[in-house]
Amino acid sequence: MNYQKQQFINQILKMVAPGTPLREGIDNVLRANTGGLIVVGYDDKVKELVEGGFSINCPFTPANLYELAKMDGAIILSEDGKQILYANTQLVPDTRIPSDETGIRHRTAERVAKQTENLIISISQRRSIITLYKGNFRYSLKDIGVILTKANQAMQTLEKYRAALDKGLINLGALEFEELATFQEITQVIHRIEMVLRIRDEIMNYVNELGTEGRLIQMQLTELVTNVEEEAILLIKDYMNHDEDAYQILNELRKLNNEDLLNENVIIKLLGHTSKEDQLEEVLYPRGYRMLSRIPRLPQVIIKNLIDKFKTLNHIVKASSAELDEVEGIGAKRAKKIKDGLERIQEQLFIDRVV
Ligand SMILES: Nc1ncnc2c1ncn2[C@@H]1O[C@H](COP(=O)(O)OP(=O)(O)OP(=O)(O)O)[C@@H](O)[C@H]1O
Repeated sequence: MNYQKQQFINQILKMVAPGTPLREGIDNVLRANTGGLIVVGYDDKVKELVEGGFSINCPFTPANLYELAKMDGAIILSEDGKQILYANTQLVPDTRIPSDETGIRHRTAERVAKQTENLIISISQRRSIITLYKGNFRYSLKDIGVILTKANQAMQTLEKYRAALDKGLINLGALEFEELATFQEITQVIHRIEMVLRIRDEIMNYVNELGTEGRLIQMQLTELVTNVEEEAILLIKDYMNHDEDAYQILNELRKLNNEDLLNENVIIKLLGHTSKEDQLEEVLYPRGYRMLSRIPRLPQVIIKNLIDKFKTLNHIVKASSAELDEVEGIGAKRAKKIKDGLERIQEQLFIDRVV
């Protein structure tokens, strides 16, 4: 699923997530077993399809929705869902619009959604199901227990991938200091980063659908994935072979299908290198963005000046304090801080490395 579609779904799910007044109202209607048809937003396109009903114009409250759902017909809410505008209305969408739904309520909901692009919520009387429609999008809300189980399973997968990514990052870092990092390790780490991001997005969908029930999962998620995107950008900046924006490359990576993501050659090309035979064995020298960013309080502009002058991390590591001192913004004190910092990072990587 692409990023835009994901955003679109997230927005809809957030609006009806547990903990929101709208969801509370919907759940009340579901329990009361009256069924319901709710249109969110009242613009010209909707106006054309509405017949009869009462103008209500009262603030949205779960109790008001519940009372009004006892009447037949559709309820119309303001775009932000904060006002109930009409109740007991008849919707007359174009019957030529195809619909796979069987019941009249659901068929109407689907057609109105396709015709107006508004969010339509259908609460089934017989089946206890809440279905959301918007344009061609259709989604039945799942039971919270089911989503929680799925979210927890996805979280376990994420933990495994995160652990594998951390291992890969440590290994790559150690190899960078040894001047032995090859395309093999680099593409593997990039692949793992993207996998972590994909599982994160999937869990975000669950979190949005869970609303207040998903707070714990959201906290775990934040803890597991902080800095992954920043790490990805630094890694790309370390190894890309053209002047493109690193964010743009990460964007392209995010769009790859699963098959391409597993293909090292595709990732090598994304980084701007030409892929050739035995490429994976080829050693690459990182510029040093990733390692230098780990030195506390070293400003980005200094990192850039260092890389502009020395080109690669190994040159920076080997430079004497006097040579570092020549770079704009670096004095004797900062030169020492850089040397000590890199030394400490290297030591730690060698300790942490799992051979
Ligand atoms: N065009 C419409 N405009 C407004 N409300 C409608 C429209 N069509 C159906 N409804 C509402 O749906 C109710 C009954 O629909 P019906 O039982 O045929 O639908 P359904 O899709 O099978 O839903 P359910 O699963 O709730 O039974 C009506 O009483 C009415 O309140």
